[in-house]
Amino acid sequence: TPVSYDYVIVGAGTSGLVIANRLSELSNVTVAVIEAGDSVYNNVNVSSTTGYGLAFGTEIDWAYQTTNQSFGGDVVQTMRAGKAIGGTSTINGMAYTRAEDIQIDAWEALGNAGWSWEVLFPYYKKSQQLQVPTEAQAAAGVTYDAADNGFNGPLKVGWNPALNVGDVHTVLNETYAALGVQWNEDVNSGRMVGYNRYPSHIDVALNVREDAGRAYYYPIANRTNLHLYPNTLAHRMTWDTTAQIPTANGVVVQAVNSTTPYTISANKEVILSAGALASPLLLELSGVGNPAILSKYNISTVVDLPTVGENLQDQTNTGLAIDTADNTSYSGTSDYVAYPTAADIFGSEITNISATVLAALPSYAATVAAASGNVTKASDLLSFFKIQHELIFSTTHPVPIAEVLLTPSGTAVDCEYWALLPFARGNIHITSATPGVPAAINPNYYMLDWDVTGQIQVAKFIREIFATAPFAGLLGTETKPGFDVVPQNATTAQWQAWNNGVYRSNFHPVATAAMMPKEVGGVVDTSLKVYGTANVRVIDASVLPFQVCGHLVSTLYAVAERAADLIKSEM
Ligand SMILES: Cc1cc2nc3c(=O)[nH]c(=O)nc-3n(C[C@H](O)[C@H](O)[C@H](O)COP(=O)(O)OP(=O)(O)OC[C@H]3O[C@@H](n4cnc5c(N)ncnc54)[C@H](O)[C@@H]3O)c2cc1C
Repeated sequence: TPVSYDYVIVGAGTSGLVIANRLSELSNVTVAVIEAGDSVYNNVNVSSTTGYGLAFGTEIDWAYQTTNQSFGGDVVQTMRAGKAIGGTSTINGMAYTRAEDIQIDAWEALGNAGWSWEVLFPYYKKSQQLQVPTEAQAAAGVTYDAADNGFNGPLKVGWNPALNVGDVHTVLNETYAALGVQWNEDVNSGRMVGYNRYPSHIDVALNVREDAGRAYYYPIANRTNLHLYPNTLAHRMTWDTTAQIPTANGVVVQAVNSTTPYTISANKEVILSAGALASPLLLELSGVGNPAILSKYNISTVVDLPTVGENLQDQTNTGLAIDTADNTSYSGTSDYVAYPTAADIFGSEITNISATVLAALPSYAATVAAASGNVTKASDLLSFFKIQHELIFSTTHPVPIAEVLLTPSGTAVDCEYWALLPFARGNIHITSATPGVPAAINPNYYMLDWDVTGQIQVAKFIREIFATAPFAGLLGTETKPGFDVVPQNATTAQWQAWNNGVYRSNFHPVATAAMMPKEVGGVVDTSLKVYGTANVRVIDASVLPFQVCGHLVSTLYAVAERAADLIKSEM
């Protein structure tokens, strides 16, 4: 029997389930959600609140592979993403940190009217239900500002019951202050710089991960106007051939246990929420993209939009480790985060570095444009890069430039870190007209000097943290990389050689269907509608035009909440 709904959403992930929930609040609207994965409600690799990584490599991890990273050590990297009801929020690190206010304002400066911090801030709060810290956690340094948090939204946010409540926090706080990184009362206020004990997306009472399924889907799963198709792969959109402007009227899908594709019809809109590494591919498989790529696979062009899949921005993640002094052992989750500025980590070199990077921007733009076959324009990239340079090097209000996570665990302290704002941009494209065939994903890690310098300078800064009192008193010998591998006075080349062998994707891909004016290479407009189509939207990490300094889900929930209101306002 033919099936049809008003709105067909592809991807029951972080963003898609927000849209499904908010649209199906209207009882006269019918909604379908197509999801390749299954329910993970009872999967302990998901629900465990101390089990980060348990789901990696299992059937709920897409484990996408990049192309060979020729600037980044000639290696292939794995880009993880969740394949389940709840999407990547079911396998991620659960960190809940937002963005710097001025970097959301930069979306508006780019030409996206109506997308500013002031507009998005209420949507962060709308999605959030803060569970306040326990007395013991408050005594161990956890703070928050009630004015910056939501208390009535679907998404439970709070501090892990296993949080380390010992005195490491006090020691770290003094150490960071000695390095100029001050305590930040609430990292989610739009001002991220400083040291903080960040919250997670977690159901504190049940002590389970609060993923998008638990927050936005299971509580309303019995709505009769909402139908979720699990274990079902979306292949492509279908088009109304009688319409003047390309109008999607359905999605071809196939259940995993079947060999027969069928079509789920859309009366009003198709919404792609398959993630930054899947939504652009669905556009291409449906004939929306670069004709030069589509024709290679005999896909007829429905909308000529060459920047589909371009502008891919990710970060890279590296780790240092050091033994504790006297084999002292630590337990519990840590959630000690520092967001230093460029001035914090470059010290007296800051003015030189700022000038050097500024002077290099035209060549960065030319390099990135050339790597896309000039589909993205060097002049447009240069204007984006100037905005990014100003965010990083502003002398009055800089954004943070790195995330530093210290985790005392057993008799070691692990320290994961990543530079937040590389300039490199890559792309993702189909390699076949057959749905499900792996794509060519190229983030171009370490393509530009700044991307290398930034990552290495954070490592040097972490060595300073290790060497600064009072934290230094808790520590023994550095084991990763260790001074035998990377000496104290190592050159950039020595650091880079080590880094190339140990780095990974930071799993924060964005911008592959960026919200920007069409003239500068945007794929969606400010209502997240795909240019040249009447009724196709992309609502997921693909649309963020710039990387943000926080982890992604809080911002994605906020963007999806606002997008749902925009769709409703057009009904
Ligand atoms: C290991 C890891 C750790 C992370 N840690 C954090 C963290 O601590 N905090 C944080 O905020 N962010 C973190 N992130 C990032 C964050 O989780 C993601 O950016 C975010 O969840 C992406 O949301 P989305 O809506 O764009 O897509 P997703 O949540 O990935 O949803 C996409 C959905 O679409 C489905 N899908 C894809 N293709 C198809 C198809 N063809 N047919 C049908 N369904 C399809 C997928 O199965 C998936 O369910 C992490 C990411 C990873 C991978």
